[in-house]
Amino acid sequence: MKPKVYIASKVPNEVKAYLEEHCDCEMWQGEEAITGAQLAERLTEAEGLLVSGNAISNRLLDSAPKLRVVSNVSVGYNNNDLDAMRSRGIIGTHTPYVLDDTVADLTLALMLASARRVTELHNLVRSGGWQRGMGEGLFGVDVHHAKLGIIGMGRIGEAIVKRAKFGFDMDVAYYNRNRKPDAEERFGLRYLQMDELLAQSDFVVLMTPLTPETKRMIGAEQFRLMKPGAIFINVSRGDTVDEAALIEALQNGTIRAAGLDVYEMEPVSPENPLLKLDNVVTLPHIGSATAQTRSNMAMVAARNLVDALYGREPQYVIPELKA
Ligand SMILES: NC(=O)c1ccc[n+]([C@@H]2O[C@H](COP(=O)([O-])OP(=O)(O)OC[C@H]3O[C@@H](n4cnc5c(N)ncnc54)[C@H](O)[C@@H]3O)[C@@H](O)[C@H]2O)c1
Ligand SMILES: O=C(O)[C@H](O)CO
Repeated sequence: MKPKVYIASKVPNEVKAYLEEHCDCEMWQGEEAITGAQLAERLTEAEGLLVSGNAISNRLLDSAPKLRVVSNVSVGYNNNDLDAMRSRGIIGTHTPYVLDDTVADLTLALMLASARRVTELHNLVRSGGWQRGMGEGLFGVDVHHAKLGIIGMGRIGEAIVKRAKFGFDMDVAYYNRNRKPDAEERFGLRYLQMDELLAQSDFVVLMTPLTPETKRMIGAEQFRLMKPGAIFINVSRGDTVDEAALIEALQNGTIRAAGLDVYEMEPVSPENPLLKLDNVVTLPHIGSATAQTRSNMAMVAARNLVDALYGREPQYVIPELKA
């Protein structure tokens, strides 16, 4: 008998076909993303779950007595209750590497858009505001040859470095909880303590996972340490930043601008002051969202799921859950 699996997000046809070959599948058909309550109702018989973004909480697992594997279609797994999974012997997997270049591309897009005021100027042209030549008031700042500081030098951090160093001749420094001598040598990177990195960088990019240690690691004190002309980019998770402090720093000119893909509350509320500031570029958590990369991620997640259900070691077990 094939193991029963619930597929909680839409997957491409070839991924569905692969899963159906190996598993007895049920799939979420709704247009909107599945809610936690809807997911809980569908897990009573499931041995495997393929999921994108939903919280895997102790409460959800209580309604899934037969669950053996949770396969996340994402690299981040901060929304998985790892203790609850561990205590039930549930295998958890994720999708590293396959999205690195796509997320790095988007990070550069946010850097360029914030520095060259792309969305602000786009809106100005669209609303008929381009009357004569453009005055200095609309000039941006250079990305090329600027100083970039990356907090969290992991897989995606390195992909950002390649673009910044070799495409834009940027001077790149990083802060990480442990030094990366290999990356320092390959890319000519400078390692700085966080306060020093904040004080020296024209662009600060946050690229750590969300953990108890990184929660709100950037707040009022860190924004004060940044240069007044600094541009802050967050593609990690919204909760790594104190959003109220970010809003204040942007409103009172403590920093120049921000480019954001992630927020404390997602979807972000239309009332959030960040959406009303000209010096903020906002995206809806789409770092990895190209058709090709999302399809590749779904296939990696499907293989992780099938391997785990059939007793083989999946390629990408969540590190904290490894035996
Ligand atoms: N916006 C998006 O769509 C999107 C897409 C992909 C990943 N992400 C986020 O980016 C994160 C990073 O992804 P990755 O694949 O590069 O992960 P990774 O594990 O390869 O790299 C993370 C790095 O952060 C460092 N780090 C961890 N805790 C730290 C701390 N307290 N202080 C300093 N450094 C610390 C780690 O040592 C590691 O080098 C993911 O966990 C996810 O939250 C967001
Ligand atoms: O962690 C990830 O892979 C992205 O944020 C998509 O959820």
